[in-house]
Amino acid sequence: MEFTKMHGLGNDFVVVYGEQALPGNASELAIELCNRFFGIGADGLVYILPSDNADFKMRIINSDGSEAEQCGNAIRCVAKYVYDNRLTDKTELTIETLGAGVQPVKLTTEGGKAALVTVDMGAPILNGLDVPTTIDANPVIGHTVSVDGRDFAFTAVSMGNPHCVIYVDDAANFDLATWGPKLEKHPLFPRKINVEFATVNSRGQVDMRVWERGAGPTLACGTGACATLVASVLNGKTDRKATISLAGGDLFIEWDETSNRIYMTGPAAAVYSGTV
Ligand SMILES: N[C@@H](CCC[C@H](N)C(=O)O)C(=O)O
Repeated sequence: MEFTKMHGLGNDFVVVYGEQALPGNASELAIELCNRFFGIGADGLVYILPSDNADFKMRIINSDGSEAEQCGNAIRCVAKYVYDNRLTDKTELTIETLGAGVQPVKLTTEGGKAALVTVDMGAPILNGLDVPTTIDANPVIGHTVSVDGRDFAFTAVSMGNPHCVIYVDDAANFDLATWGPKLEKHPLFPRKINVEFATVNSRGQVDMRVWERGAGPTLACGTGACATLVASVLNGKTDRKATISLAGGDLFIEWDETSNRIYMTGPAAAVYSGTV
């Protein structure tokens, strides 16, 4: 099986192209290949597949074998893969996702290769039951989730996949390993949840660290950065355009007031290709 190791700000993937459909053992393959000690090592396994209604289709399996509806960093990697490997010559293309529909993507290029990628991530879903949470409110802002005697106020946002954004004093040094897994699996979140811990430094910049559903702590999360911007606007903390600074680098997120759509801009990188 041929693969390319790619990443978006250190959120890394084993990317596979050339299959016609997701293989039946994709979940087992993801667990095996994403293992950092006995496999290639990655946060997820990504398939680039043919699509009936877009230029390409993406499927992403987390390192624990669960499938995610969408992945912001992976979709930028997919765009770079198809452009750099001459599978398309379009710098504006569409990519179908499992849970966030068909997403338009624009590339800037340098030396014939994709550099920055902007993805139209669509409109955020704010209805609590649709995120999903068990809370019947729209939007879910400042609700409390209690774990091990500690209360966290959170804002719930779906970008196709579910997120809960929590404001803390120092996101960069927050104890992700203790609180992340407990929040991810809390009964308030029926499909589990990606957890973002955020510190707002100005109306245009937010530090964020993430505990991802199905993958644990990752260096970056594109959908999580979008959810953080949306939560920060809803909570009156930032403008509609802000830099979200992650452990692996910065993403630039804009929530367009007229269209209600979120635009995410950031890099994607190919590290090496191999056969396993
Ligand atoms: N890293 C991703 C999100 C990947 C999926 C996530 N773990 C989930 O299960 O929803 C991103 O960049 O958006």
